[in-house]
Amino acid sequence: MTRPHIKICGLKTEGHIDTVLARGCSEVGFVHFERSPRHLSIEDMIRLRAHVGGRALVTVVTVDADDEFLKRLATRVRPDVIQLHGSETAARVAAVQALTGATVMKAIPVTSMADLEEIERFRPVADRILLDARAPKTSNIPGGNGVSFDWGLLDALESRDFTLSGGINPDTIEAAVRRVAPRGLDVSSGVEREPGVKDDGLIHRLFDAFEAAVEAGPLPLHEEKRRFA
Ligand SMILES: O=C(O)c1ccccc1NCC(=O)[C@H](O)[C@H](O)COP(=O)(O)O
Repeated sequence: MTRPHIKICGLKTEGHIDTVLARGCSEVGFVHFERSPRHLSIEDMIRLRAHVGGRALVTVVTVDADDEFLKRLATRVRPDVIQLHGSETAARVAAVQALTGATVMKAIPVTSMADLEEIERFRPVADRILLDARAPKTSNIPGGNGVSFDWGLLDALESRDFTLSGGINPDTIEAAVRRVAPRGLDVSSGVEREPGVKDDGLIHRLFDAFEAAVEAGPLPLHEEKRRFA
């Protein structure tokens, strides 16, 4: 089993950035979406990006952003990765890549097998694919909702070349690592004490559970069925 890399998303403070990096996080995510409790301005992101200082990849999450904003983001914040978390088409993904020169990660909301067909649509144009739970109808933000989808659906995929997100927390990360075994894991509200407020204790619990799961290795099939059916 390859050790998945971890992205902690929705970080807003230097202190929490230092905590996750000290625990081996290799990608930090900043959210630019005004309705989100994790929203950061361009100025905030410039400051925090400087604080990261090359210790991890910096990803900025956007939702159906326009060209003018994306150009400003690329020149001023210079993120390594731009995450497209709206209803961007494959053509739009290619256009964002050409416009910004950044690595582009497309988020695909998953509820059913049919949604997994979207992977084939985006794979040729997106540098990375993130599979996330679809936002509940009661939520006004498309991500960071702390809900999972049925990870059993992913058994049908041949490739593990995706980042898994949605509802990963200190209690669910074992199944994410040992049952799904994706290339990357993305966590946001699972390490928050309230929406938009990260918690050092939860961050440590998450990484402790992650290390234990990696150490334990993949689950034998009979055990997998018994524990995570
Ligand atoms: O986190 C947000 O507030 C957010 C707002 C708008 C679009 C996307 C957003 N988050 C995207 C992420 O990459 C989250 O990490 C992902 O949805 C998982 O969230 P969670 O279930 O809370 O771990």
